[in-house]
Amino acid sequence: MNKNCLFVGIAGGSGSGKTTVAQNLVSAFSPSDVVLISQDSYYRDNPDMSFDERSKLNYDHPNSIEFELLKQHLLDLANGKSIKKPIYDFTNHARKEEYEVVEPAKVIIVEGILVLAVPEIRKLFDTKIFVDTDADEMLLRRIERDINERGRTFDSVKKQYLSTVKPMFLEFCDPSKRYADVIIPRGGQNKVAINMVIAKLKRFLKKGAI
Ligand SMILES: Nc1ncnc2c1ncn2[C@@H]1O[C@H](COP(=O)(O)OP(=O)(O)O)[C@@H](O)[C@H]1O
Ligand SMILES: O=c1ccn([C@@H]2O[C@H](COP(=O)(O)O)[C@@H](O)[C@H]2O)c(=O)[nH]1
Repeated sequence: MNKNCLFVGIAGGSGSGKTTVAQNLVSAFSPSDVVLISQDSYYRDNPDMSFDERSKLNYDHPNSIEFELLKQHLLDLANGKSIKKPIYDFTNHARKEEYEVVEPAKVIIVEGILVLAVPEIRKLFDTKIFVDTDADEMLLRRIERDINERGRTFDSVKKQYLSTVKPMFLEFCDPSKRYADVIIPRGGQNKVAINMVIAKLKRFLKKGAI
């Protein structure tokens, strides 16, 4: 693999602030230098199921993600090739027909609940970050976001949290914290930690060394 690019993995529970941290990093750079890939784009599609059946699936287990395709896309980007990234619709639990073309860049940030839990993906990263936010705050953020942005009811969020989100977090996501190089407490508002990572990425872009 061409190692002229730097892979940064950002894991953490749902609602921990991974996307916010990743967006803060991206916004400090020119779009041609840094790209952001979300594990969420790679949820498996289940077109043969009804909406009701899809709503009941476990979306927090590693099997729910097409990690083979994510890995292939990361390798393609590292080899200077553009990718056709899937677009996922959380309100329908389904992949959209359209895709987004993503061009290669020197820094590739990958965020998702399981990116440090899956060895095949974890081993690609040069820098591994875990966003560590208290469970009650993650849950409050998730309730608000899922109702406002993902078409859920309070009851559906509560049911899903107790049946899959919490147990899978404890089994897969939280233990992956041990692989992190950097742990960012609280998430998106932690400017000190975010600025330290930005400084590291700027050094890489300037000198080409990690
Ligand atoms: N520090 C924070 N304080 C309050 N709300 C936050 C904070 N960080 C993120 N959020 C909100 O919480 C929700 C989840 O944040 P997000 O960054 O998408 O988390 P994740 O990607 O880990 O699920 C979003 O609606 C976001 O605006
Ligand atoms: O169809 C789906 C797919 C995923 N989810 C939930 O999304 C979160 C992961 O997204 P974050 O942005 O990291 O919060 C995961 O916990 C799944 O439970 C879903 O509800 N429906």
